[in-house]
Amino acid sequence: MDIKIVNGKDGLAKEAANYIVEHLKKRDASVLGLATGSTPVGTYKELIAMHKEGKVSFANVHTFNLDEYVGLKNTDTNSYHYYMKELFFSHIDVPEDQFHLPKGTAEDIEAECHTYEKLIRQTGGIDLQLLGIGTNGHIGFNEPGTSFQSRTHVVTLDESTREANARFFDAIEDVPTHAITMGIESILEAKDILLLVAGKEKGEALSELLYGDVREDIPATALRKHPSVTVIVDTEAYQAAKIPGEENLYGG
Ligand SMILES: O=P(O)(O)OC[C@H]1O[C@](O)(CO)[C@@H](O)[C@@H]1O
Repeated sequence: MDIKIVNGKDGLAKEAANYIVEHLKKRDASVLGLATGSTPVGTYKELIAMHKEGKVSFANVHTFNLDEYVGLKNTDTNSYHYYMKELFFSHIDVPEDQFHLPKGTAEDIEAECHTYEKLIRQTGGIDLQLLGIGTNGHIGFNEPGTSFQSRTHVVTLDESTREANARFFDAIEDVPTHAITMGIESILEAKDILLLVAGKEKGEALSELLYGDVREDIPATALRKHPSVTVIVDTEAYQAAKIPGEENLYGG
């Protein structure tokens, strides 16, 4: 696992965007796995700026997002479809039929999970997967206890996740109880993984990822089984991550 420590949100956004652009430069076409949440927002902004400066094109890129809430229409401002269009896709040159998210309003949600997996395989599999991490160590919406063998599936969201995401909704009751997410095994099939970690509230999850036992209770620890993971972490998160059994060097 390659760890890069950066200063602040801007440092993280620049480092991550450069990493993604370098990756895209090496190929004629690429399949990106994308994430939502607040952490990658700056990275998308930076990629848009680089695109506008002519430094990167997404015309030959296919994208697959990790997850989507069940029950929210694509036009709902809290859906991840809306997030991705508003914050990224509508500002770049990726063709409409080349970006994909699971359909949270599909009539048959189980069938949708299979279809999504199939589409990823047919497109050649994910080359680079961008990830964030939940305070409880979730990746995608794979909550603690999710099997490391899981494929794209429907999950019941943890109360802690609903509370963490309530900031985007009018009230916690509006936060959906379920989501579709790529599974841990689906995520680990990506050739390369880029994980972004920002803020002191992620310190504990980061500590588990770096030093804890690999276990299903902390989904992100599955990443230690992958041969090519890069973690870009801001100093706040890094300083908040305790080494188990040792005093925190930074006094947190
Ligand atoms: O970047 P944030 O907003 O802290 O979210 C962390 C993680 O939580 C999720 O938004 C799901 O709750 C993931 O998609 C994301 O990686």
